[in-house]
Amino acid sequence: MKISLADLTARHPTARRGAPDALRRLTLAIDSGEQLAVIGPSGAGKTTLLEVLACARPPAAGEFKLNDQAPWRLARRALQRLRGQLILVPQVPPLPPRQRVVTAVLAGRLPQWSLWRALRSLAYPVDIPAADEALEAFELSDKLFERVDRLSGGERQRVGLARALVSPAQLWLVDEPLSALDPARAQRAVSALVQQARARGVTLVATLHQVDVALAHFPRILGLRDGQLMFDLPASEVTPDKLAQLYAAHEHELRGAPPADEPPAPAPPVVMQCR
Ligand SMILES: Nc1ncnc2c1ncn2[C@@H]1O[C@H](COP(=O)(O)OP(=O)(O)OP(=O)(O)O)[C@@H](O)[C@H]1O
Repeated sequence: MKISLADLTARHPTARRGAPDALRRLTLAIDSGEQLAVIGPSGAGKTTLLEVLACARPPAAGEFKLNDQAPWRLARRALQRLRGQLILVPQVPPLPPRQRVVTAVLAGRLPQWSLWRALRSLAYPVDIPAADEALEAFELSDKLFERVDRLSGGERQRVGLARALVSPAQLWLVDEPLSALDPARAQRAVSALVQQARARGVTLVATLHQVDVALAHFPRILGLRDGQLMFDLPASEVTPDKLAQLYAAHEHELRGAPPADEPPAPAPPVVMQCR
C-alpha cells in the first residue's frame, strides 16, 4: 500500500491547551512494499504517526493519502473497507483473557470474514495450520492452544505479530514490537517480521526504541523528534552524529532501556556491619 503525507499536523483532543502538536507539518512518501523503521525519543510522535496511518486519528491539518485516496473524505463503508486493508499491531495487543492463542491469531482474518464465519471461528478455529505457521515464524507454535492470559508480555507481543501474518492487510503498522523481548529474541522477531513483509510485498512501518535493531534490519529509517521529521534516510546513511542530534538530551534512550519482561538485576549483597 502506498502512503503519502503532505504538511500533516496531528493533535490529541485531550492535549492540554498550549501543548505543541503531536505531529508537525510532516511530509512523507512511502511506496508499496517498502519497510521502514521510525525511531526517536519518547514523546516524539511515533505512536501518533501510526494512529494517523491506521486511519484511527484524523489529521488536524494537511494531506494524508493511502493508495491515492484521502481516507477521511471517503464514505463510512469505503473507509471501513480501507481499514480492512491495513493492520495496526499495538505495543500491548488487546487480547481477550481466556481466548486461545489460535483464535487470537486468526482474528487477523476478521476483515475478510462474514459475521457467521467469524462467530464460527470462535468455537471452531477454521485455519489452524495458518495460525501455526504464523506462530512458527515467531518461535511460538508450542503455544497454539494456550490461553492468552497465560502468556508473558513478550509472548503476547509475538501473538500480535503473528496476527499480522494471517491478515489480508497490505499495510502493517507495528508499534514497539520488542519492548518485552530479550535482545536475542528481539533480533529474530524483527528479522522474521521484515522478511515476511518483503516476501508478501506488504508495506511495513514499525516504531522501534532499539536503534541498533532498526539499523540492522530496516532499509529505510525515519528519525522523529518533537513531532517533526529530523531525517528520512537509508539505514546505511544514519550516522552516529545524526543519532546524537536525534536523541540529544535523551541519550539514555539511545543506549536502550531493558525490556519490560527482563528480570530485575539481582540486589547487591547485604553487607552486615558488626561493631
Ligand atoms: N492521549 C493523549 N492525550 C494527550 N496527549 C497525548 C496523548 N498521547 C500522546 N500524547 C502526546 O503526543 C505527543 C506524541 O506522543 P506519542 O505517544 O505519539 O510519542 P511516542 O514517540 O510514541 O512516545 P513513546 O516512545 O514514549 O511511546 C507527546 O507529546 C505526548 O505527550
